[in-house]
Amino acid sequence: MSLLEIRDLKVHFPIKRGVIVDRTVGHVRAVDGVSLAIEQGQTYGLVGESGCGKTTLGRAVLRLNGITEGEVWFGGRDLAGLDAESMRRERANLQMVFQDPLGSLNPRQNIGSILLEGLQTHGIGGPEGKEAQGLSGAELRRRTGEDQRRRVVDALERVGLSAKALQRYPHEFSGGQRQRIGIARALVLEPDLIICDEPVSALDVSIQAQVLNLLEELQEELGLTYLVIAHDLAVVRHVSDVVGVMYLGSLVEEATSDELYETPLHPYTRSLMSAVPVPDPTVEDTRERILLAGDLPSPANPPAGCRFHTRCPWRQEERCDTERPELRPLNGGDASATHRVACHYAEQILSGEIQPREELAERIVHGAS
Ligand SMILES: Nc1ncnc2c1ncn2[C@@H]1O[C@H](COP(=O)(O)OP(=O)(O)OP(=O)(O)O)[C@@H](O)[C@H]1O
Repeated sequence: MSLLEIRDLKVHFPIKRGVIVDRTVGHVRAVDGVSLAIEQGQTYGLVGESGCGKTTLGRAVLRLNGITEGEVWFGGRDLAGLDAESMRRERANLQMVFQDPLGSLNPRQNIGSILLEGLQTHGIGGPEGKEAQGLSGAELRRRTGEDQRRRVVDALERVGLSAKALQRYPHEFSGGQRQRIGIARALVLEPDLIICDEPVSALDVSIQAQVLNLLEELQEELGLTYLVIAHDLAVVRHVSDVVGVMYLGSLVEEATSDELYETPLHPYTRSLMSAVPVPDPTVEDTRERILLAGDLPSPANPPAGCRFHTRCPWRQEERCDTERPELRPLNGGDASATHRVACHYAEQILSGEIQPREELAERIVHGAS
């Protein structure tokens, strides 16, 4: 069963202009109709270049952004419909790990108080129910404090740190250790889902693998579910069961990690793949190179038809310029299909309707002109 299911999510930010009175003159369509599901205990990797709406989608799940339209089903409830107080309570189950560990940890708080904060806000820890009855206020506070400290030390140990970190401050740690503290801050609340927004992009390459391995170990031990947001396909491949590729506010392709890396179908996915450096410099790189024409269009004024048509080496005039392709499952729409793509041309090739034209194949190899 899916732990998280997003249905046709839209997040549009108003663009305001005006000297005395603000007028809304348009909208940035940061997320514009995304549907995806994440199974319990799995990792969903969301990739795409900067500005395609990945962070906005993650923040919308936590309701840190307003939701313009759509549903966010989590553990049987639509988060989009919750009032602020119910959402605040739900947030202990949905945590976020941020890209910049230093920027997201208050420099004036020691690690103990940073980790305790969430427990105190959510009133987690200490005796409950019958056990709490009959205890004096002072005893209840003492036992709660003890239990919360135990939870904090437990979370630190899980990420490879110890109680010695409690009295220290964020600047006393290395980047990798600070990201471990960011992960411990999420873990201490025992969430079901953690949204990791660019969890390693601020770290040295040598440290990145350690943090990614830690996330995987924690998933195995605790049965966590992750949404990992990253612009780097190598990072996403390393950790994800399913990968979704986002372009200008929409998903253009989704598949299991193996399927996507072995048979990328959307030209945008293929261009991202062709930009991933080959790890071994002594191995000749014979992959196709897809260089995209033009810049990423503005999400305030996205192109009509297929959002990608202005940069697409496979563009078929008329259809691609006017008709927006849906994200459709392969295998003739078999509901169990795990590979979905939103591309008229890829669909036609797959259905045998058209043969890839040589000239287009040529343009795929050498880049769109
Ligand atoms: N609060 C906001 N108000 C207006 N526009 C916003 C706001 N937040 C994000 N945007 C815009 O929405 C679009 C998507 O931004 P978002 O940060 O979600 O992309 P991203 O793929 O996560 O990129 P990055 O990797 O650079 O964070 C961008 O054009 C951005 O400028």
